[in-house]
Amino acid sequence: MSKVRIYTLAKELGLENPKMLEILDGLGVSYKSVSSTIEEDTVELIRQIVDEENAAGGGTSAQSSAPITQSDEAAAAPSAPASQGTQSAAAGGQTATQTRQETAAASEVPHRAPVVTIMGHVDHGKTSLLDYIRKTRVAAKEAGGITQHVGAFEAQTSKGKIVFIDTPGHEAFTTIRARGANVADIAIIVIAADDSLMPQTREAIAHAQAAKVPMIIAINKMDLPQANPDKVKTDLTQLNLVPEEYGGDLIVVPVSAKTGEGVEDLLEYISLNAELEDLRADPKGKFAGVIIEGKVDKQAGVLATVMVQEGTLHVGDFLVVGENYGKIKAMTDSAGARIKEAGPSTPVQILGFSEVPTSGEKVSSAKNEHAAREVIAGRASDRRDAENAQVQRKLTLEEMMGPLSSVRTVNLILRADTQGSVEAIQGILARKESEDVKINVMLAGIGAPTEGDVLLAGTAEATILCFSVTAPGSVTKIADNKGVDIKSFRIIYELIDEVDRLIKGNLEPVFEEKYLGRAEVRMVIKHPRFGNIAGSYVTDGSLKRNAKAKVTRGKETVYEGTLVGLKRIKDDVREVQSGYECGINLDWDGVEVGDIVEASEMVEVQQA
Ligand SMILES: Nc1nc2c(ncn2[C@@H]2O[C@H](COP(=O)(O)OP(=O)(O)OP(=O)(O)O)[C@@H](O)[C@H]2O)c(=O)[nH]1
Repeated sequence: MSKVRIYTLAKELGLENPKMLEILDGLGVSYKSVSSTIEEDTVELIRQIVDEENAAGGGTSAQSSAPITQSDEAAAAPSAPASQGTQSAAAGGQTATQTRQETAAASEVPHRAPVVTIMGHVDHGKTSLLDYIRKTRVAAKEAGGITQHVGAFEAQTSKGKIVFIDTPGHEAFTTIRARGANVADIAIIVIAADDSLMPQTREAIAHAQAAKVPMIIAINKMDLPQANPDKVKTDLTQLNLVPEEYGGDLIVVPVSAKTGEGVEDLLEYISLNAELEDLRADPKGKFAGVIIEGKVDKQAGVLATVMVQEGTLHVGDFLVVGENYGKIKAMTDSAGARIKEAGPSTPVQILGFSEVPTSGEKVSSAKNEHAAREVIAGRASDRRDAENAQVQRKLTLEEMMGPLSSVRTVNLILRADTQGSVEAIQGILARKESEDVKINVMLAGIGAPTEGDVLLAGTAEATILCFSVTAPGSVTKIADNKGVDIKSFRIIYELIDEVDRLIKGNLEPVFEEKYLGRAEVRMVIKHPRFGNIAGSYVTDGSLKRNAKAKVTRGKETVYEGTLVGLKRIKDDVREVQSGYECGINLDWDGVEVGDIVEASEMVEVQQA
């Protein structure tokens, strides 16, 4: 018996998807999304119902009723599932129909177009796919004609508008997220059919998961003879991502950016997903947007691409970004046409800022210049307060340990030299989980950590643990700037010890100075290679090589450093006990007879 997808049947019967879901709810049929399949006997039953209603003039079919308008559509649209998107449309205990009706009553806010980002491994075809969609779906406006790169574009499809973020790769995605903004509603993960899952594919998936953005997999390069989509699907299941045809939630669409095969299906799936997400924004509401891109154009000056998320922008509006503001002098849409206003889910290029804004910065509007200045003054003062508070404030126990009662999650990014090491470490980590602590390995990859890892770690408050690999200097620098910890180990159990520390409470190890012993300098020996050696007598405790050393002369401390060498007679030794003579090398020539050398070491304080 063959199964049929819900949306295919809806299309065939001329029904809108929400109407079809209503019928299914009425029949008590469970489904995950409009792309779920239903049994043939259910299909027959639905056909009969629709025929009967049509015969009775009931108008179930869209063919026999007036075309559905935007607000009707809003009224009948499915409820928003928890941000995972492709999950069940029925919410806790209620039927989807009930939820939809309530949503409709509560919300007059119109739908908005989905914003989509494309991520994937290098050379898997992100740019080609975007180019194909742009070429076939973007109607070049009269003015300008040639579309220019503004960081996003709007594609027209039979199901309405879809906005694509035009900077492929997860850098763009994470830079935006790193500033606390989430601009994408759906992530397309492109995987080449001849190459399957590669390191950056896993990274891209981890980024989408961390952002809780629903994913659609596009298996690209299907035109190639060596294309092996089944391998891609099987490999995905190893990441716990189960394609729909294997009984899971994951939508997988085979495409070719070269021939265009499957691209229509991909666009359709995006629209279906958007419909399930029930994306809405009020064009009459308060304006909110995000910077997609900022640059300086030699002729025009500072240009910023802003994604309108709520409300409407007008030429002449005052905008505030961070601690800067600007007045919109001119606005163009992504096809290069001059526009006077722009509503939700519209990427617009704006002329009017004096400083180049950074991707991911949030944009708000102000009534006039005075109000804009006030907002900025308020922000500057908040920032200064926060900076001061950071210096003065002591962390509370809860801030250090996380909420005391609930389950704590330790987010980790794991990098190792070989797949074997990655698996070995993951195996050990899995056994460390307990009822109170969940270990979330967001990304486990082979090779040195990348800038992308740091951005992901920054937004997810993860620690990057490296085994037998080290971060390049450029990556360490970014990590320092962002306050992300990268820790490298050559011994697995040291790495595991670190995880134990993180489990205990994400606390930095605390060291305290422990007194070891002291010695009196009785003679100073000039050594041809090591400089002055302090011939001494240990009067208390012991001295250890590499210990911290403090030299006092009377009440005054004359030197602080390290006890770099320790000799008994002529032999180098690690430690000399009280009651013995020894030679101390402090790598300092100022030592004098009568000085007291005090040794101490830093020991880690065990924290409860
Ligand atoms: N045969 C075939 N080749 C493709 C397809 N899509 C992309 N390619 C080729 O694959 C190569 C890489 O494509 P890009 O679109 O540059 O890949 P990308 O993922 O954007 O790569 P980066 O920007 O370097 O990360 C190019 O030579 C494309 O022509 C496809 O569907 N079929």
